[in-house]
Order: sequence, then C-alpha cells, then structure tokens
Amino acid sequence: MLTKREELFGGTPDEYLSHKEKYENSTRKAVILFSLLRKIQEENNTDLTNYRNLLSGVLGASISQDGSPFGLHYIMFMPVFMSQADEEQQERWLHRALNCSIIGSYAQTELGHGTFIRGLETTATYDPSTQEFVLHSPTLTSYKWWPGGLGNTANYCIVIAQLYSKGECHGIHSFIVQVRDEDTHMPLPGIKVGEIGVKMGLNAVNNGFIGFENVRIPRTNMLMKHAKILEDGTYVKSKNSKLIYGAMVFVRVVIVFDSVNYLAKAITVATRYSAVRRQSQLKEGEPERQILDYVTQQDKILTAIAGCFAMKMNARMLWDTFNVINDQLHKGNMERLGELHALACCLKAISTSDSSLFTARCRVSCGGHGYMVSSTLPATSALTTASCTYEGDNTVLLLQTARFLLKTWRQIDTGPLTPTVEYLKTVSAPGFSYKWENSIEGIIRGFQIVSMKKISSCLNLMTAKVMSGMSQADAWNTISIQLVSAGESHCRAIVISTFHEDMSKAMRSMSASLAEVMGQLVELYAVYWTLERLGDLLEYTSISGADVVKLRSWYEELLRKIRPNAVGLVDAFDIIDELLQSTLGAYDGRVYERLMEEALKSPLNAEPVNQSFHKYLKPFMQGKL
Ligand SMILES: CCCCCCCCC/C=C/C(=O)SCCNC(=O)CCNC(=O)[C@H](O)C(C)(C)COP(=O)(O)OP(=O)(O)OC[C@H]1O[C@@H](n2cnc3c(N)ncnc32)[C@H](O)[C@@H]1OP(=O)(O)O
Ligand SMILES: Cc1cc2nc3c(=O)[nH]c(=O)nc-3n(C[C@H](O)[C@H](O)[C@H](O)COP(=O)(O)OP(=O)(O)OC[C@H]3O[C@@H](n4cnc5c(N)ncnc54)[C@H](O)[C@@H]3O)c2cc1C
Repeated sequence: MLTKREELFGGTPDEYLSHKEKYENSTRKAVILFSLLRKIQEENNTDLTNYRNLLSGVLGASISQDGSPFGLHYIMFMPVFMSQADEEQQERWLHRALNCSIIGSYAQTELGHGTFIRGLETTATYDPSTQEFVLHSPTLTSYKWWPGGLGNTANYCIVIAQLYSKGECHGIHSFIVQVRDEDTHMPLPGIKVGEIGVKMGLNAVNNGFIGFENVRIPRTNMLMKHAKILEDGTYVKSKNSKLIYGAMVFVRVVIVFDSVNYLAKAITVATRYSAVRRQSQLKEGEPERQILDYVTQQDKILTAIAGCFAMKMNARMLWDTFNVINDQLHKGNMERLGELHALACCLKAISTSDSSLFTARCRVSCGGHGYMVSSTLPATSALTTASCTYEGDNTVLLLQTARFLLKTWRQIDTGPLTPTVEYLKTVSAPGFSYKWENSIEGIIRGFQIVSMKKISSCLNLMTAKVMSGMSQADAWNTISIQLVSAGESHCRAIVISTFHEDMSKAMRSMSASLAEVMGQLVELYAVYWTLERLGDLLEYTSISGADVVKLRSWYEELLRKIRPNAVGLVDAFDIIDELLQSTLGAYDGRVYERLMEEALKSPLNAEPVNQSFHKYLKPFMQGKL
C-alpha cells in the first residue's frame, strides 16, 4: 500500500510521460493534494485573509513543477467570486467551490486580446423576455484562450464579456457559466471547449479555449456585487468601474509571493550544487575548489539570495497594503485604489522579471547538469518567464504604474501624498539638498531622486510634445521606454527601502550573528542594484567615479562575508526534497548518484538495444536505405 507521499511523488517521472499522460497524472496528484487542502479548509473558516495562506499552501506545495489543473480554481475562480459575487450568489456557489464539488476557471483572455481588456469581443446580451443573458463568441479571435484548467478539468468558469442591455454596451463584466455537465462532464450545448496544446512549461495547468454559440444563462449568473442588471434590463452602475479589475490586483499580489517561492527553489538548487561541485584548481597543485569559492559564481548566486529575501519582505508589505486598502474599498473609500493598482503592477512586474533573471542565472551557474530536467532548473525557468506575461504583461503593468506616477506628479503641490509616493515630495522640496554617499541610506535616497527626476522629465517631455502639436497618445507612445524606466526606478526605490526598513525592524529581535548576516544581505542587494543602475545614478545624482570604485570593493567584500553562510541561508527556506524535485539540490548532496538514478529511469535505458537500430540504423549503415 503506497503512502500518500509515495502516491504524490512516486511513479514515472513526468518528463517521460506523454502530454496526455502528464495531464492525467497531474489530475491524479491534484486530487490527492486538494483533498488534504479541503480538510484544512473544513477546519478553518476560509475568507480572503486566511485565504491567501491557503493559497500559498496551494502554490508553495504545487507538487508538479508543471503547475496544477486545479491552480486557477484557487488562484482566480474563488478570489473573483469572493470579490465580485453578491451575497445570494456567494450563498449559492461559494461553498461548492470551496469544497471543490465544482471546479472553476477564469476566462478573460481571448485569442485576439490579452492586454487590452476593453477590446474583448465575447458578448453577453440581456434578454428581458426570458431574464437571461445570451453569451456569444462572434469571431474566432473572440474565443477565450489560456484559462487554466479549462481544457478538460473545470465544469464552471467565470467569463469576462461585453455586457449589452437595451441595445447599449456597458463594457466588460463577469459572469459565472457552467461549461460541462456535472455528472457526465460533457460540454453543455452551444459550448466548444478544449485544450490549447503543449506550452514552454506549466504543461499540467491544462490551459484551454472556449467558444459560445448563443449560450443562455440566467440573469443571476452575472456577478452583481458591484454593477447590476435588473429584471427589466436596467443597468445599475458600479460605484467604480475599476472594481471589476479587483481580482487582477489580488492575483498580482499573490504572484509576488509566488515569484519568491520559485526563486527560492532555484537558488536552493544552485547554492547547494555550488557547494558540492568541485571544478578547477585555484592554485596549482591544490585540490579542485568548490565552485562557490569563485567570486563570479558568488556574483550569480548570492545576489539572487539577497533578491529573494528582499522580495519576500516586499511581498509582505504589498499584502499588508492590499488588506488596508481593500478594507477601505469595502467601506466605499476608493481614494487609494489607484495607488494600490500602481504598486501591485510594478511589484508584480519587478518581482517576476527579477525572479526570471536570477532563475536563468542559477540555471547557467550549474553548467551542463543545470540543463537537465532532473535538476528542476529548466522547468523553474519556464515557470518564471511565464509569470512575466500572465496576470498582465510586465511592460504594460509598468506603464500603468508610470500613468499613476505622472498623475501624482501633476498634483504634487495640491496636498499630502499617499505613503508609497510621499518620498517624491521629500526629494523635490525646495531647499532639499543631497550629496551622494556610499551608505544604505545614501543609496535609497539616490534611487528616490532618480525616480523623481525620471517622472518629472517624462512629464516635461509629454508636455513639450503635446505643445508642439503631437497628440497625448502619440506623445505617450513616443516616450514609453522612459515611462517604463520611471516605473521600474520607482519600484526599485520602494523595494530597497522596504527591505532595509523591515529587515532593520526584524533584526532587533535576532541574535547578533544572524542580524549581521541579514544586514549583509540588505547591503548586498542595495550595492548590487546601484552597480546595475550606474547610468541613472551618474545622470541624476552626484555619484562620482571614486564612489564607484569604493562601491565595487564594498560589493566584493560583501560576497566574501556572505559566502560561508550561503548554504545555511537557502536551507532556511526549508524546501523538502519532494517539493524541490532536484537531482542537484537534494539535501543529502548526493548529486552524481541522483543524476545516474534519474538517468536510468529513462525508457531508453529499459533495453540495451533500441528497436530503431534494427529498423533504421542497421540498414542505413549497411547502405540498404
Ligand atoms: C501553480 C501555478 C501558479 C501560477 C500562478 C498564477 C497563474 C496565473 C493565471 C493567469 C491568469 C491571467 O492571466 S488572467 C488575465 C490577466 N490579464 C490582465 O492582467 C490584463 C492586463 N490588462 C489590464 O489590466 C488593462 O487592459 C490595462 C492594461 C490596465 C488597461 O486597462 P484600461 O484600458 O481599462 O485602463 P487605462 O485606460 O489604462 O486606465 C484607466 C484607469 O483604470 C485604472 N485601472 C486599470 N486597471 C486597474 C486595476 N486592475 N485596478 C484598479 N484600477 C485600474 C487605471 O489606473 C486608470 O485610472 P486613472 O489613471 O485614474 O484613469
Ligand atoms: C502560463 C499562462 C497562463 C495564463 N492563464 C490565464 C488564465 O487563466 N486566464 C486568462 O484569462 N488569461 C490567462 N493567460 C493570458 C495572459 O493573461 C495574457 O497572455 C497576458 O495578459 C498578455 O496578453 P497577450 O498574451 O495578449 O499579450 P499582448 O498584450 O498581445 O502582448 C504582446 C506584446 O505587446 C505589448 N503590448 C501590448 N499592449 C501594449 C501597450 N498598450 N503598450 C505597450 N506595449 C503593449 C506587450 O508589452 C508585449 O510585448 C495566461 C497566460 C500564460 C502565459
């Protein structure tokens, strides 16, 4: 009798399964895992607050590096329901979703539109004579494309469609739609649903497509917590049309935590492997060195460790900010919605692009063995690059942050600013003077000044172009590279200052030796990004060449100091081998034995001579083909 653990983690490695077998195997494993999660839910009353903890359980324990066919049910279907459905609808469906007696997906993106959601083509036309909506996909490009779990798993999904009533279009709204019969799982009449095919990664997520041929759903299937359609077809506006976007903000907050989890996996593997792997002699006649002793290796890996701790603290700040503002939204106070959206956008963009960058570095830092699927690094790399796209393409999200920053800068003298942007007032106040200094505080100030000056310069450029006769939209597009850069600088200033402030608070309750190491990580993160963004700092601050020379030696000194604690730092992530799923990163360090064990699982090693020899090779080599 297999234990739960063996059931979950045993069997043929996914990499040797077909696309179809991989899906079936991941569904089998998901059912085991989510039955356990269902028990956790039954023990706690799951609302949005502890929902995120439950969700991080889902994400953190995503047992397959290829994701899970149930992921979207937890990541979007339920959160959207909790934020967009009214009491009666929650009464009707939420409990069934929470105990997984229905499995849902979230269908917003279409073949023809992902970013520009006001351009979505799926329609939901209200028919007052039957009090129903008619859902329709008018074109091929209007087919929903990408929704996770939709291919073969979900029997319900939330569909985002253009709402029409009394001949008028009211823009995009959310609808819950039953996709498959709850008993037979057959697609319901008028519904064409399927799976979109093999992707670069996340091939267990079961991303699907769906098209509607005049499918009728009851009026009460429109999620009506914010906007409503009355029985006679009267449209009742939401207090704020952007509340429908609320779920995307929540998921972006979750994704920041997620990007930390993925990066923690990659650096655990790369760090442990770099401690085991010996290669080359540093000095003639000496034994070969651990590759972690090479400063270039430390440059690749220790900065990733610092980045992981930095983003973890920023994920927590974002979650706390989300909770505060979400409470205000529930009380009808929309004042900080724009700030939350801008913060979630830039942190999602920077956390995922950093995670993707550092994961790719971890992959190459492990040489050939890092290219083995059994190392888990290729799959983690494929995962992190996907996160730069899903839940909003990073470029587009940084432009959203820039839009908010320019709006804030226009109003800089009209009153107090909200917390995440009040530094703009400080560093632009008359009489504010600043001389570069090689210290954490000096670096944070420097990044804040760079951000402020970029925002100010973008606004001046926009104004000048519009004054010269260019349209607002063309001016925006012309300087959009600088707008993205302003959004990134603003975010980096926030990440470094949050890391420094929150870690300083945490260090007060640490032992002196632990506090020392944590302080070194903060410094390493700050100095690394200072060296990475030297161009900006030379353009906008008084940093000098001499300062840069000192920064470089400060950086090398920090690498030397952190090196002895590198393995301890990643062990602190405490990722069990079954979740790490890596021949290079296993806790016991038996890298070579594990590489060989995994190789022997290849079906090509089941027999000494593969049948292709007799069918193809032999006749070929004998000149008979
Ligand atoms: C196990 C595996 C693990 C995997 C774990 C994760 C699995 C992931 C599953 C993936 C799911 C998905 O991808 S679901 C699909 C995700 N799709 C997206 O994120 C689409 C991205 N696109 C958008 O969000 C929008 O199109 C956007 C780019 C913001 C432009 O929208 P608009 O044109 O309506 O907005 P704009 O005209 O630019 O701005 C109008 C105003 O709206 C405001 N606004 C815009 N979006 C807002 C928002 N979300 N919240 C608040 N306010 C918002 C702006 O600040 C402006 O305010 P003012 O300045 O005051 O006017
Ligand atoms: C693994 C994965 C899972 C997903 N899961 C889901 C899901 O469950 N449900 C769902 O609804 N969707 C899902 N998506 C879809 C995802 O939300 C979209 O891919 C994403 O929003 C980007 O849209 P797009 O693919 O149309 O890219 P596009 O918007 O076409 O972007 C392509 C390029 O155009 C640029 N661009 C687009 N608009 C602008 C602009 N205004 N200014 C400047 N540049 C611009 C982008 O920067 C990018 O470089 C998933 C995607 C992936 C990869």
